Amino acid sequence: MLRKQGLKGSSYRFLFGDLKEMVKMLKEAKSKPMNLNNNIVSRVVPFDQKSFNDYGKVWFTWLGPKPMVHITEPAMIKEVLVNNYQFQKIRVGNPLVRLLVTGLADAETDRWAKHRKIINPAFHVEKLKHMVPAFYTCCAEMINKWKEMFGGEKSCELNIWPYLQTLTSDVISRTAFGSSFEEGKRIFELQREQGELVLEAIRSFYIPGSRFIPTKRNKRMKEIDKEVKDSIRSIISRRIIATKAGEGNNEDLLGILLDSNYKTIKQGHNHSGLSIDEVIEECKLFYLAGQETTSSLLVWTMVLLAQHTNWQDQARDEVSLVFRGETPNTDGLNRLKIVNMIFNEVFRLYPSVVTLLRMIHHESTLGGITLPAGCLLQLHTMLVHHDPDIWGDDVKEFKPERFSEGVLKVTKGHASYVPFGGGPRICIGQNFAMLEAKMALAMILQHFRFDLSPSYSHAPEPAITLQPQFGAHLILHKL
Ligand code: HEM
Repeated sequence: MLRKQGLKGSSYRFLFGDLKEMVKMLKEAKSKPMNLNNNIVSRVVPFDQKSFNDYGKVWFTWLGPKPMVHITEPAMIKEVLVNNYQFQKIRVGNPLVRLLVTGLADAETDRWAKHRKIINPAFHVEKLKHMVPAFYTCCAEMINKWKEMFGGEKSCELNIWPYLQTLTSDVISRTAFGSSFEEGKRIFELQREQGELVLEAIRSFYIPGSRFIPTKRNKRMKEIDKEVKDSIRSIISRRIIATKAGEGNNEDLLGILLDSNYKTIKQGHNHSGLSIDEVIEECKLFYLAGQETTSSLLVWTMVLLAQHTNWQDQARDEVSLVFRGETPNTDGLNRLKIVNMIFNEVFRLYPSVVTLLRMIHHESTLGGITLPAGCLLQLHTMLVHHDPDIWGDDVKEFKPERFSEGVLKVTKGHASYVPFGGGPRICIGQNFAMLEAKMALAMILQHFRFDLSPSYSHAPEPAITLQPQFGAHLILHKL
């Protein structure tokens, strides 16, 4: 039984047991168009400003037998994120989804701590420097493709979304597997196909045990899983042999991970390192966690800069000043202040990950409310980032100047801005992603000016990440 303990104000609404109210709420959430930046979208998305106003800062729904607490209160969000052993990630039960999500993101307590410790060195700022040339190569390839589309004209209309997805996918393949880039690319193409098949399977009518029926889809999913694992295993074996012969390149994610694992095992604790199967799972996770998230950031940045060309000009001026037409380098990228403010504001309006999910295994208190074991928690990043009580009446406007003195100055340490999550499970790849995104934007600004095309239709859709449902059609002008 849930108890309400000492909560003030009307912002806490309990919908427990009130089926009528709950059905009404779900129906409304499904039928209201989303209104962000005053652009009405044509397809329904439940993460809208209206539902925030309607339902207060904390509310409850039932999904099947388990209650779900929806949270948009920064203090409670912080409590959940900081206490990661108490409020745990929801372990993926569905064996189909487990084909995709495993590794660090799906580990808990001691297993998570061990994996995180071994993987951490791969994302150290010092190591990231070595990955910047790979970022550059992939961005240059994309920009050359864009230039080819002009066919002698000065301007060209383009849906940039698929190009940005290919960019971030190539970046992960190169940085994860270095010299085995082409094999890495094939692995990630297979992972993408697997993702589509898993989504398709989840969306179709579920019959228990049906994954064992040898349908065309099930067979393909098995084949992909085997091919991906075999390929990564073969890259790892070759890498281990090369390292023993003193020839290995240990500057890519896989190399650093193997090195860190080897050192941990050498320190001698039983079961202290990762098995080869676990290393394989982490490699698969890099792709899943780092690809769509970064392309989502880049696509919303380009859309917003196409709408707010004064900020596009300011960002381009800064890039010109720092790099003077030369290839962007790590030091310069770290000095881009306006670009950083722009990314922060893009994340506020369109966070790549719109909600974070957690669950509790034992009765727990949160913000003075006692919650039963098995309770699910949904932390609504998108709604917190759009709360006028936190951000002011201009909350829907694109105003990068909010971040002119950094994130901490705006949030004052509250969990009111959490694009990368927070607490011990904060995104391990955030520095990697920001460096990659800065390289991409700096190079795009060096080569093009861009506006929104009249055929652009604004429809942010929360799939796994926040994606432009109808793509992102821009008009590019050569500089
Ligand atoms: C713009 C880009 C990115 C965004 C917005 C983002 C966002 C996030 C968020 C919100 C979480 C926390 C999820 C939760 O608490 O439930 C997370 C975790 C994680 N991210 Fe990222 N991410 C990005 C890029 C990357 C990249 C490039 C990588 C790796 C190559 C990566 C790897 C991971 C991993 C492994 C975790 C799990 C960490 C753990 O549980 O300890 N992410 N990310």
